[in-house]
Amino acid sequence: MALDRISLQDLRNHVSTTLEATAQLNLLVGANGAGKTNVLEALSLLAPGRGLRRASLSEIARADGGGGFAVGASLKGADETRLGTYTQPDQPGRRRVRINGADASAATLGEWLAIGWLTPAMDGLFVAPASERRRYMDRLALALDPTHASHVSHYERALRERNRLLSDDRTPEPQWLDAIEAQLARHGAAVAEGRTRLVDALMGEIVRHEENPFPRPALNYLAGGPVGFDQLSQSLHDSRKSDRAAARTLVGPHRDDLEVLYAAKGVEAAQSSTGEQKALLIAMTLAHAALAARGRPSLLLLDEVAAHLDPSRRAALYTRLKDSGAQVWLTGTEIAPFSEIADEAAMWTVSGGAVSPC
Ligand SMILES: Nc1ncnc2c1ncn2[C@@H]1O[C@H](COP(=O)(O)OP(=O)(O)OP(=O)(O)O)[C@@H](O)[C@H]1O
Repeated sequence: MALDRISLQDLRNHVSTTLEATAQLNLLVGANGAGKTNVLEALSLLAPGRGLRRASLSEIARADGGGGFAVGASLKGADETRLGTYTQPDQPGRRRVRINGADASAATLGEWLAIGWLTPAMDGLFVAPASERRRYMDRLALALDPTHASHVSHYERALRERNRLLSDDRTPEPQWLDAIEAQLARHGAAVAEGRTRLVDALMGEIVRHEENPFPRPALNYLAGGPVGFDQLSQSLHDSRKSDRAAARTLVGPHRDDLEVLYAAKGVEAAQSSTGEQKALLIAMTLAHAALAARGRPSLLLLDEVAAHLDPSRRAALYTRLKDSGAQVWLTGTEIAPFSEIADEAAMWTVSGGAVSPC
């Protein structure tokens, strides 16, 4: 199953763009600022969440447009399913979703498609604050299990509420704290379990592949507190006094991290060279794409990845992409790095927010 008949309306610099006759490998080629990443961002909005730039909806709407934008695509398989997401000018901050013409929630999109991506903005993932890696884990976990996103948002809501009570001048009612901590423990345990399952599954996939040309990362889920429901519940209860002194919750999955090591060298990914870090990230992205494609139709969006690889790594990347089972979208500023796959890929040139097949 793959996406086809993709349309973008008033999205960033695209007024009205259509991409048809897609293939497993799809190439978007054009100069800097042409609108290639904008197409990937549009595709990323066919999953729950904020898309690959984490932009607000009003940023995504075309600056000189009417205030709303739309993305639609057909998911082709035995039957054709039409997926779409859009905003309307009178409510530019509200994302709407339609599936086969009927209103649906954004979370429902995750049941149809799993979407992964790698963009230059992720290059600093290993040296970034832990919050970035938590978000990264959650995005990947969501592609494997669509219910993960709802546990994350319920957990975050309950955490804000508990922190508000803890920082209040008045002593919080114990019953209120009991109720909020029950929510935190329930969703927190599910978040921790989802992240643990993700890391285990990624490692299972990573070790199936050779060390070369993409080095094997060793991933460790670092829990920010007790992980099971009972243990987390107890720990939250026991830490009320110290959390009140700190005016925030000090244990729980909002303190998790993902440790990434360059396994063969035994060093932290953060200590590796820029090129090594990119290669580790690619290895993680490919492992995730293979896992995601086993569950449901899967899309992999790779922004500016091929041009930075030497020819042998590029050839290995293309082989892995072809085997991944995902529909792949690659961007680049020139055709040359794609010459090996040009025959089998669908290709478009992008210029000034307009797209034409080539
Ligand atoms: N809301 C918006 N409305 C109109 N144009 C926008 C909007 N947001 C961004 N743009 C424009 O989109 C263009 C960038 O598009 P995009 O990031 O897709 O380029 P690209 O082809 O991926 O370039 P590069 O190769 O440099 O990464 C910029 O010219 C930017 O000004």
